[in-house]
Amino acid sequence: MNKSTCVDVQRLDVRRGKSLVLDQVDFQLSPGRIIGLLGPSGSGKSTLLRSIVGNQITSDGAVTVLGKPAGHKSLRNRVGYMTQSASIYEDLSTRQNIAYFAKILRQPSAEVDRVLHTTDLAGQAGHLGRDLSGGQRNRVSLAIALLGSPEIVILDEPTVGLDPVLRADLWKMFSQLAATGSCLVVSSHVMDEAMRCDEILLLREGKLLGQMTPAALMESTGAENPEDAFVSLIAAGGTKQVPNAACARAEASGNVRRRRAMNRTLATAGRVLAQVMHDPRTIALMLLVPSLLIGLIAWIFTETDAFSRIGPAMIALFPFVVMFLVTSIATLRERRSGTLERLLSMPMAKGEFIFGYTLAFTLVAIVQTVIAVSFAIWVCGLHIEGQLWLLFAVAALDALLGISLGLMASAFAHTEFQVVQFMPALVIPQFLLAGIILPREQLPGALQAIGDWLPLSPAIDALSDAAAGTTDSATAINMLLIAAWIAAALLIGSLTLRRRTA
Ligand SMILES: Nc1ncnc2c1ncn2[C@@H]1O[C@H](COP(=O)(O)OP(=O)(O)OP(=O)(O)O)[C@@H](O)[C@H]1O
Repeated sequence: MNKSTCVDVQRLDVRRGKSLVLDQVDFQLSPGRIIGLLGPSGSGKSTLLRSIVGNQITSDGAVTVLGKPAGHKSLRNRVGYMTQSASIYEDLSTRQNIAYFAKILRQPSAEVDRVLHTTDLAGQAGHLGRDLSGGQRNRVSLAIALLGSPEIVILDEPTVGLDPVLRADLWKMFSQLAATGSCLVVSSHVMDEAMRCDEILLLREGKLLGQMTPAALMESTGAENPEDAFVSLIAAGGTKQVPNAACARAEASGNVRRRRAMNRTLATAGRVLAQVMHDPRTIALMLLVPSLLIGLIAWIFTETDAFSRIGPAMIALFPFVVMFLVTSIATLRERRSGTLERLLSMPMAKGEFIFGYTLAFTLVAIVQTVIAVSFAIWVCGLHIEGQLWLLFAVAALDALLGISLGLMASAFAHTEFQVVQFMPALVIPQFLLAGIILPREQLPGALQAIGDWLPLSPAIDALSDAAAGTTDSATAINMLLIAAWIAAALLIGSLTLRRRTA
């Protein structure tokens, strides 16, 4: 790769499903320039941009960015990426969205103010994502991509839905960024925008038709306006010309890396909690529903002493189910909204993401556990012989089990609807076989064996022991089993996060 090349794409093939979406695409880009990526809808522009960011599984060829393979760890804070759909959190304000990504990129709060101003969003800083217009959401997404003035800025249709004045302002800002040495690759459908670029890449049906300056495009087609030039070049099948200019930055190590990882994990936990705080219904679901259900069960069994037997199992079941549902839907939403793709193109490890989520929901689960257990004991009259602190500890561990299984389950669902479908498949067998309606020893042999290996079984056993004051080495083993299920689920959840998609 030439020293003055910052993006080098060599004979790139990308297959998506059965189609060859990029076919032997070959070009080099220089720093300090704005590159317009043009082509009809479906020609492969987004796929090419994702290949440069390193989020796209490629079939053949090579993409080298700033001297490293695309997607390399060291590139994650050197490449800014704005996806085609606005990848922002709907339940966070504009400022909270930008500030969260700024923390991941270790940018100061002054940088948050700078990009808010640049994208003309200062007036909407306090508005929630879901209350913004389409164009404003795109601008929040653009503001995030501009954080830290990255050396390579990949923008997938950044000016869609913007008025002409703001569009002109943004192009001025793109030029200023390019003047500092950044290389901007901007896909667009708007031809007069293409004329503001230093170079144009023209794609059609996955093939690169040409790389040229806007002036060369006009000259080679003899067209009177850019729109006609584009149509005429597409019709002619293209020609290839080339133009060109240098880049660098350093890495960190040891304790510094660990501290940064901790900061990103805490920033993620803080962000998830901020999202929860904007959603009173979710707070009510998580904190109150388990207690209400425990109260209902106690009421049903008022005339018998059955509640004293199944009460601990209910403390295991309801918080587990609620935490499973909320966590799986929250993480699935993250996967589907594009924010996960954006985060994983930044210096964010998969484990940091998973632990950030786990930490936030664990804090919620602890509050939920305290409410549910207190309600069961002091309102519903659940009689406790054992130590209270142990009961709280096992109940919290059980809620954490629901969280970790929810994180894992979200990897195997494509929609919220599918997550909800997991519920009966996952919860009803546990309700039937984990010793809630009948002690497991009284189940037929094969069912007992299955019941013994369900994740909820050790939680129910340990909670029953803690409530009855009959804790022994079996209780400790059950707590270890819960911890093992949690670790396995978090590991699987983390392994299923993919930086690259097909
Ligand atoms: N997951 C997928 N499986 C199979 N084919 C896909 C998948 N995603 C996209 N494609 C196909 O890949 C081709 C290129 O898509 P891409 O999104 O890169 O085009 P584009 O030029 O960005 O389009 P637009 O301008 O409409 O956004 C399209 O023909 C599309 O149908």
